[in-house]
Amino acid sequence: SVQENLIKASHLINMDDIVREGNETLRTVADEVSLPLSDEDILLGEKMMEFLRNSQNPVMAEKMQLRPGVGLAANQLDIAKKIIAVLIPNDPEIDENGNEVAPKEAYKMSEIMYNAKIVSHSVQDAAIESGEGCLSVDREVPGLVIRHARVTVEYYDKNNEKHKIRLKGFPSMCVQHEIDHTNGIMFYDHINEKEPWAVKDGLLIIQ
Ligand SMILES: O=CN(O)C[C@@H](CC1CCCC1)C(=O)N1NCCC[C@H]1C(=O)Nc1ccccn1
Ligand code: NI
Repeated sequence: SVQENLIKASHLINMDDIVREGNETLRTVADEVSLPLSDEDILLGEKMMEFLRNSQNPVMAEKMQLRPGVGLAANQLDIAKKIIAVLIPNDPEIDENGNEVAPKEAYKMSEIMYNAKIVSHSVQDAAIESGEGCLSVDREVPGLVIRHARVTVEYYDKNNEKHKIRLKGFPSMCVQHEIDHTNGIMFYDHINEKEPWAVKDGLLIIQ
């Protein structure tokens, strides 16, 4: 099966494993994974996180020709399961001489989430100032991707522990992008076709 091949110890997920627009799994509502998690679902989550790490490592990204990613959903691997991985780097700090130094914490968010769902959200909407892209979309789709500014998300981690977290800012946008994938929704479904860059009153713009 697709999953068996992806979780082989020797396999590193690469761009060839990521399905593109037109593949019906991108428009499929994925199944919840059964608990307690199977070994193969735990391994798949770990491989997805490994892909994100490699994609953010200049040496590995160049060697493997990876597009940098901060999130990945199993639907993008042609697997209709509610498994997502999120790896959001912290920005480097600037020292007194204006030099970039590594941040104390490398990542703002690093999580493999099983059966993630939004259980509540703000009335206020938000959008990333520059719009969004997607590793499964080989074209630019300009416009503000209108999302909830803040969300409360319930999910299970790889140890079968249940979590309920509140997110805002870029992490909120990222997790919504990934949960959307598990529900067959693409980022451009949230762009206003007539006025892609229209800023409605109250919209929070995220840099
Ligand atoms: O479903 C998951 N995907 O499709 C990968 C996407 C997920 C993000 C899109 C917007 C929110 C989540 C992804 O990571 N990208 N989209 C295409 C190429 C660039 C890359 C990206 O935004 N990188 C990035 C952003 C900020 C800081 C560092 N790197
Ligand atoms: Ni995507």
